Amino acid sequence: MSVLRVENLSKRYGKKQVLKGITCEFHTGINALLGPNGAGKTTIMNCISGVIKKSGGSVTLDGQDVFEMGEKYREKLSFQFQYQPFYPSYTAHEFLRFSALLKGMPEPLIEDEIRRVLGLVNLSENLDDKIKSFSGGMKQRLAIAQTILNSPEILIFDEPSAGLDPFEREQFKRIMVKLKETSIIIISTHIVSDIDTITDDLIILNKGSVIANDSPDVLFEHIRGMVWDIPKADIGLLPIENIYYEDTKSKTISKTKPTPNAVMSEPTMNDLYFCGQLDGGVFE
Ligand SMILES: Nc1ncnc2c1ncn2[C@@H]1O[C@H](COP(=O)(O)OP(=O)(O)OP(=O)(O)O)[C@@H](O)[C@H]1O
Repeated sequence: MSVLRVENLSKRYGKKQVLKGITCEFHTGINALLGPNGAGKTTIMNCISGVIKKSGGSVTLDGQDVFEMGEKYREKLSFQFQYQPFYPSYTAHEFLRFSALLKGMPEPLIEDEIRRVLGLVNLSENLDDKIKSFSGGMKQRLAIAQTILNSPEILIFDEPSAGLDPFEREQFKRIMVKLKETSIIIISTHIVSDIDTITDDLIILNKGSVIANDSPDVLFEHIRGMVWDIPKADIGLLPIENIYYEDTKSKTISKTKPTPNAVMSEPTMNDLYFCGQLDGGVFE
């Protein structure tokens, strides 16, 4: 099992401190970076992959500084950007062939690998179609195919489900589950349902800091006994900002029974996300 370790990572833009000493680990398996807009997810991934320069801290892969590893590290890593650029006049085949050559894949393996990844994202029939004819969801799936081409050891996805319909989201999850045995997969999202059933580890972020980093089961233990379903009759008894919604339920987090008819509830991934956005250190 490999470990990508981030220690005391900081990033500043002028006077603005965007990452405030991030320490966390990404293991072989699925690691979800979960946080609201602006929490710092993209910035962490950009720093890890060397797209932008960190202001401080270190990133190591199995104990080796990744920036000292240079080319060796870059060969192991593949990054799907939030807004993936394409050459619109290329076909899917031409685009993936170009990507495979850039990744340094041996020629005899390229054609089979292109067909394999296109099959995984259900684009086999579009092999020779120009990218400019693709829908947003098809482009997103092509970006996923490009990222997993040549089965890299470290796979980074920045909000990969944007533009995917519910069926394609499920398909994406199935692909991730297949790859997680051999790769460190990092997925950033603010949509809990993208990762709730598949993630091995969570890194919950808020305002440039890590609020929690552990397996969902360990984190559930931290908040067990604090999650409450609030019946309709009691909703008016709580400040509106303390309530969040899951399916048909209204919920709140509280160390004590918050309203007379509140019912204690089993923690879910949604509850973890909400706890990550509260002031007051629920996970400590
Ligand atoms: N080039 C930049 N210059 C100044 N501030 C920046 C720059 N890039 C990002 N930021 C700021 O850094 C913070 C974190 O942004 P980042 O994109 O990492 O968040 P995020 O969690 O990925 O958000 P989202 O879910 O919206 O993609 C935000 O406050 C953002 O405005």
